[in-house]
Amino acid sequence: MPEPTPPLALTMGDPAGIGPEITADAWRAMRAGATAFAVIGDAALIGRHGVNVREIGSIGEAAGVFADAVPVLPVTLAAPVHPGQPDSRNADAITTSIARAVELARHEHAAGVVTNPISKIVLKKAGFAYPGHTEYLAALCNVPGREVMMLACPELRVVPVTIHVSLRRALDDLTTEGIIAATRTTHAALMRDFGIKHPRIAMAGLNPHAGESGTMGTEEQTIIIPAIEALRAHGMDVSGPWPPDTMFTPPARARYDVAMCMYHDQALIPLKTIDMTQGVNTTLGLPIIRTSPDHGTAFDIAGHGTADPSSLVAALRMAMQMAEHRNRS
Ligand SMILES: NC(=O)C1=CN([C@@H]2O[C@H](COP(=O)(O)OP(=O)(O)OC[C@H]3O[C@@H](n4cnc5c(N)ncnc54)[C@H](O)[C@@H]3O)[C@@H](O)[C@H]2O)C=CC1
Ligand SMILES: NCC(=O)COP(=O)(O)O
Repeated sequence: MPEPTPPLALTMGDPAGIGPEITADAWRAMRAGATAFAVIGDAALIGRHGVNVREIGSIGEAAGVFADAVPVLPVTLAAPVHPGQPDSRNADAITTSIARAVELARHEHAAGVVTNPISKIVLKKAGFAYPGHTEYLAALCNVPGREVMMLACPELRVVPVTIHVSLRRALDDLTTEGIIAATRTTHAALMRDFGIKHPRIAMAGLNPHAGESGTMGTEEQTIIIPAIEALRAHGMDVSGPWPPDTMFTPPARARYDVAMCMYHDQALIPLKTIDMTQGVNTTLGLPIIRTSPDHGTAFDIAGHGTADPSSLVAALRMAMQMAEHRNRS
């Protein structure tokens, strides 16, 4: 008999953002289904949103509780929470929640980690040394530098080769080796975690018209095409470099499984424009599964009761599907 899949570990995110309310709504949407999760955070905060909550002593209790209440592994907050008004005194609780979730997944007590949104600037003010979850998770898993960010919705998958850096620095950071490494990690994950047997990879150009044969920039010839050739030599189905302005049209999207993009917004603008509600952010290259909604803390609407939980629900479902693919592979 195969072991039952353990629950997911859901981090608290910034308690002053929309995390608590979308967590409550996600539980309402999922409580009758097969995917259980345990929140690592403050039970009373989630209880404010009209759901039953129950503190548990270990994640092993979560599945038995899930139909009746949101199971919560408690983390103590240092300061009272006012929706929309983040407080860096709670930074330690926020990062502790992430670290505990990773530990649970690394020991296979959790099927994966799903993160609620954090505010990078709130954590940075408290001394947090990482640009975001992606880099922090890689450090917690002892694989710094191997992390790859992929965002996915039913219509599109995108990977930014350079992540949380300024556009100016992204140009300096872009290398043939970096493109090759991110693409290899993505290729492996599409096969292992998404069940795609022969991933079709589309490589974006960097410059207008993908450089127009070197007349509008030379990075395609000096950096991107050598990466494509090396990846093809490893047997991968890689096309491009494609002009970035036309590679996200519906007919173009139908020709690939993932678009490798050269910088953050080249990837995230099309994804979020096409589908902000079903979009999921996932970190590839880790020994554990991690997903997240594609949106941020939305402090402007926190506590208003208008936040859409769809992206968090999609992130929870995707994490469980990835775990099931991984178990079968
Ligand atoms: N995975 C993560 O932890 C992420 C964190 N962030 C952080 O979030 C903070 C705010 O970032 P922004 O650029 O303002 O992006 P944001 O996604 O928080 O908000 C952008 C706009 O979308 C709306 N929105 C976002 N999610 C929504 C939802 N579920 N339902 C309804 N409306 C929603 C917001 O009200 C806002 O008007 C930043 O500090 C950033 O670092 C941003 C993206 C991802
Ligand atoms: N723009 C995506 C984003 O900020 C998510 O970052 P992370 O916290 O998942 O690393």
